[in-house]
Amino acid sequence: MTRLAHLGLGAFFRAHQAWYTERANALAPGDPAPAEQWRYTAFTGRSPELAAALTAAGNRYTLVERGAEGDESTQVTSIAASFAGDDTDAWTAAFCDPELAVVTVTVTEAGYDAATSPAPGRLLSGLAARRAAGGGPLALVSCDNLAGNGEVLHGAVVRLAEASDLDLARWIERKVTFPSTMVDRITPHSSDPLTVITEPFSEWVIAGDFPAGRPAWDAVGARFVDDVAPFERRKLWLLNAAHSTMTYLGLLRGFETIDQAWGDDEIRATVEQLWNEVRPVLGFEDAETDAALAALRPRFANPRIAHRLEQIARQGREKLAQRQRAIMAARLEAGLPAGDACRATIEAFDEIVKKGIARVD
Ligand SMILES: NC(=O)c1ccc[n+]([C@@H]2O[C@H](COP(=O)([O-])OP(=O)(O)OC[C@H]3O[C@@H](n4cnc5c(N)ncnc54)[C@H](O)[C@@H]3O)[C@@H](O)[C@H]2O)c1
Ligand SMILES: O=P(O)(O)OC[C@@H](O)[C@@H](O)[C@H](O)[C@H](O)CO
Repeated sequence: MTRLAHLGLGAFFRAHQAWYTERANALAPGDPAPAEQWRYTAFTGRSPELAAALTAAGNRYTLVERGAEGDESTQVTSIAASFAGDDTDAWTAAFCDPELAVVTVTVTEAGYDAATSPAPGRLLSGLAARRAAGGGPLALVSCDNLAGNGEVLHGAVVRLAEASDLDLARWIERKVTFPSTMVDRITPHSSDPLTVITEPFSEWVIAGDFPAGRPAWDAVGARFVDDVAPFERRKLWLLNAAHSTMTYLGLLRGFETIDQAWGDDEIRATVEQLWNEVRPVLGFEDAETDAALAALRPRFANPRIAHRLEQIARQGREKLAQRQRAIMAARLEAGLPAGDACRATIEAFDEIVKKGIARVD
């Protein structure tokens, strides 16, 4: 089997974690692949289609890095096997494999609520099987856009274990780590299962232990830090909050993509105002914030990436809680007014819901 597993096989996992792993493997090339290479067993959240299409193609796919000027394509081979999320036998086998060292997770913001999402229960069943098989330690790594995503994942899994099997909960506390991560790479949904379009920019910041080892992600650009919280806040409040502002204001004006919304003078001014509202509560020096914003503007302007507002609009309530509402709370706590751009975004969201302009669930 493989030393890596992933839950939530989708576009982003293939543009990010699988791509970092591909490049880490390339540091130790060879044919046949040397044993030190790391490969994934990947599971979709639910549906079988993507797993079936990838399996039929030998689990190889093309990653297209789409810059404003042109494309660069890579064949990614770091996925060894793909399965539908409800393939219990394959899931149990992956977790019982003594070689398994890391499980990465991208199940969206809503995927951590055990009342509505199968993900926490599925992870718990995998861990239960691993324990029963006498398996060793493991890192469970959330790569979703959530503040404190490692703690959120830890809480979701351990609470569920405590409700059913206290011994299992204790085993998890001893054996399983939950690193936190900040992940960044704008990756629109793709209709072609064997081609993923993404932007050239990519960032991965990780804090936490990997008790059974990990790929050399740090050798290919991932940063390992003691505390990921400031990086998460910077990304969620500058990039993702701006995405929400452009999405809800843009949908009301009939735009379809981020670059169209960014091209609108009024929307761009609201985003710049949002960033002014974020700045005093971000905890970064002005020069660092300026550098982050200078990198962001051309990413939003990229006319070739076609990042659809409809995609970003989904799960809007959960996203606004992490973005505009969190910024407003931080401002109020700092004795500042809540912020007009944050408020305008929430009002636009409410209007979209009222008029049924886009799906936000
Ligand atoms: N796309 C990006 O630009 C990007 C960038 C950074 C982080 N992310 C994070 O990655 C997540 C996935 O993005 P994507 O572009 O791969 O989306 P995607 O729709 O291509 O894939 C999402 C995967 O999550 C599964 N899933 C969805 N809801 C679930 C639930 N409630 N429980 C369990 N599984 C569920 C789906 O079945 C699918 O396998 C985002 O929600 C975000 O948190 C995405
Ligand atoms: O992926 P989501 O659904 O959490 O949010 C939509 C976008 O804001 C997001 O995908 C960004 O493109 C991404 O976070 C950039 O790294």
